[in-house]
Amino acid sequence: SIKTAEDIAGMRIAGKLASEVLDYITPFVKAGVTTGELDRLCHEFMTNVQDSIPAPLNYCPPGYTPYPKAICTSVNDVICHGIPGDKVLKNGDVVNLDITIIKHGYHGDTSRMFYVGEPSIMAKRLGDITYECMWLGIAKIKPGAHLGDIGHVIQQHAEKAGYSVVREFCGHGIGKVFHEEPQVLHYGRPGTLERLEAGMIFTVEPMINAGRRDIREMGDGWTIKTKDRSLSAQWEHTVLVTETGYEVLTVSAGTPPPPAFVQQA
Ligand SMILES: CCc1ccsc1-c1ccc(O)c(O)c1
Ligand SMILES: [Mn+2]
Ligand SMILES: [Mn+2]
Ligand SMILES: [Mn+2]
Repeated sequence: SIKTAEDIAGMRIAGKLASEVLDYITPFVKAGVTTGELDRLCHEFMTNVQDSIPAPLNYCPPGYTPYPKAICTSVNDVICHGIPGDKVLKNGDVVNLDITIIKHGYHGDTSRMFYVGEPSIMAKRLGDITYECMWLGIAKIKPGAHLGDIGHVIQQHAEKAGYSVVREFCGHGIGKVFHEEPQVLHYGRPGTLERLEAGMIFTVEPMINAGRRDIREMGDGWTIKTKDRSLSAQWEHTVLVTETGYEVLTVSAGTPPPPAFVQQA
């Protein structure tokens, strides 16, 4: 849907709040903490400090069972939808924390990679290339561009690095609804699919595997892992299409800066 000025104002607030949850949780992501503790900390912050609502809690797309926690914690070979629990983070683990909050009916959806202690060179490189993939995709956003331009630039950057792009999950339109049109694929051909228009809001959230692109669903009905058990990384921003280009909405004091290649507007 093309957002009104009121929608955009609401989405700026929701995006900032979602980003501030990631700022808040950053110092807690250390060896010895459990993913369940990170979930509890984020949930309490949303409820008691932000007066926001965790969108994942009891979220239930058709065919799923209700998601039981407030955030997603995806460690190492988990691609996405990792459920917080008793898993104790240890030195060398890489973990994506994915936050979606609802404020005044609007959704803010963002995720970052966190490195517990010292990551391996391989893990850090995968995280960095994935961050570049997200930003290369974002940098393509302007009225008249095509969704295929976003997917193509992400896919070529990942595959040039020897990595693969997960196909089964994609970015999505977002607003008063968590997931709406359009689907934002992280692979594709330039000049194809829907043309972008000012007022569109969607996420760019590439999942990149160090090994092959194949996925495996775990028995808990949610967790997705790489079939070959290679590492997987993901970064996510919620982005508004503006008259002149784009505006990242999921920004706050602690948001990492874009890579150097992103022209500072
Ligand atoms: C728990 C959230 C959830 C459940 C089924 S898909 C999904 C999810 C998780 C992270 C996301 O960024 C997203 O857009 C959807
Ligand atoms: Mn992972
Ligand atoms: Mn997300
Ligand atoms: Mn999302």
